Amino acid sequence: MRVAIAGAGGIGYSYAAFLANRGHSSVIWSPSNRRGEALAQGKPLVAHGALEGQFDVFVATDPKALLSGASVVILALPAYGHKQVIDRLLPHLKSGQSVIISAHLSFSALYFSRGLATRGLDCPIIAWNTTASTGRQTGPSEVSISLLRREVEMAVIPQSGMTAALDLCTELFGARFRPVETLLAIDLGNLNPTVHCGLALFNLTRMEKGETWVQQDYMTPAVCRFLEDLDRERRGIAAALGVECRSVHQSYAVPGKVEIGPLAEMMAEVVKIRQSVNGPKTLDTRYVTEDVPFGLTTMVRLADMTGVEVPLHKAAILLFSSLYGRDFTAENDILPEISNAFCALPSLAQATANGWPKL
Ligand SMILES: NC(=O)C1=CN([C@@H]2O[C@H](COP(=O)(O)OP(=O)(O)OC[C@H]3O[C@@H](n4cnc5c(N)ncnc54)[C@H](OP(=O)(O)O)[C@@H]3O)[C@@H](O)[C@H]2O)C=CC1
Ligand SMILES: CC(C)(CO)C(=O)C(=O)O
Repeated sequence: MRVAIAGAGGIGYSYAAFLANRGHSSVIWSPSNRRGEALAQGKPLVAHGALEGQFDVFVATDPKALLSGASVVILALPAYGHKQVIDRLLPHLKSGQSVIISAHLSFSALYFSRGLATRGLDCPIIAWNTTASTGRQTGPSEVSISLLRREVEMAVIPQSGMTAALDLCTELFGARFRPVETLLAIDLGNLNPTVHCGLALFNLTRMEKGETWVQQDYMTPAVCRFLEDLDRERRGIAAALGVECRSVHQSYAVPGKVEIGPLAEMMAEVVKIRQSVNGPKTLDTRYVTEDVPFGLTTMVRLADMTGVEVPLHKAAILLFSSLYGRDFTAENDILPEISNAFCALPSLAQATANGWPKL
């Protein structure tokens, strides 16, 4: 299958390798055209780590070329680029092409759905709570893949498209997908904002000074206690919305290897079986610039709608805004665009199930 990948970073490269390894052909697009040049010149993409090999990848220089002939387009870039990239893709999409957002955050699927409705297009939008693999771009034509995930949660709008969406994801990336009922569960089930909030907040000066640090080593007992408290708030929102969502503990559990227990004890086992990942070496990291405005801020929006108290989420946004000298709540450019869906819980439930109403 021909797969278009919007985003040429750690995940874009890692998916191009993953898909090629499974016999699909992928075409990648760097929105600024700053990346992918070596691949466009014919160099193979070299993958190391959980997947090893050299793979051919096509490179598109604009969204029209990216989407031409593709059955599916995957958004593989941080949420702060979603609005811009969705706006650039929309004019070139055709009904029947599927969209996958990985990882989904801040209801960008609803923003996409609003754009499709305006154009009168029917494209299923599949949202994943995380990524099928984890990776870092290590060179112009190199990617280091630390993990192929065992399980990824997925939802689709409209919900009626689940069987076809599950078949598509499985054909592309193998049997690793767990359907959940609604997009709400996907948004609440993205654990990056929770985990990265603790990691970035308590290692901020390491990042600021450009130190090299293995992030798993800094999931210390104190940081883990903070993460457990933050996670309790997230699950409180989910419970108020009647949405099932896994705890941070469940997300790190590995049958027979990492049993559910206090998070700090689990992390001590996780480091033994997972390839280590370095934490950010700069303040300019998506752990903050994506996860605070698009992750924590969205949680607070849902908490306010449901009347759930989330003091740690609110405090974290304030702390990061002060530390960075900018107002992170104002940086989310998706929620203001889809505010109609957030006027009441029934309209949010309706939009997340069926998509944006066509005019
Ligand atoms: N990497 C990982 O292991 C994991 C990643 N994720 C999530 O997956 C998503 C992708 O992550 P990853 O690939 O690592 O991120 P990267 O930072 O490596 O993504 C870089 C890509 O995003 C594009 N981009 C950045 N800013 C903008 C913008 N403002 N407008 C348009 N495009 C932009 C870049 O464009 P250009 O090419 O023009 O520079 C580049 O193509 C994120 O949401 C992340 O949180 C989740 C779990 C694990
Ligand atoms: C490294 C990892 C898997 C955990 O922080 C990640 O989620 C990311 O890079 O966003």
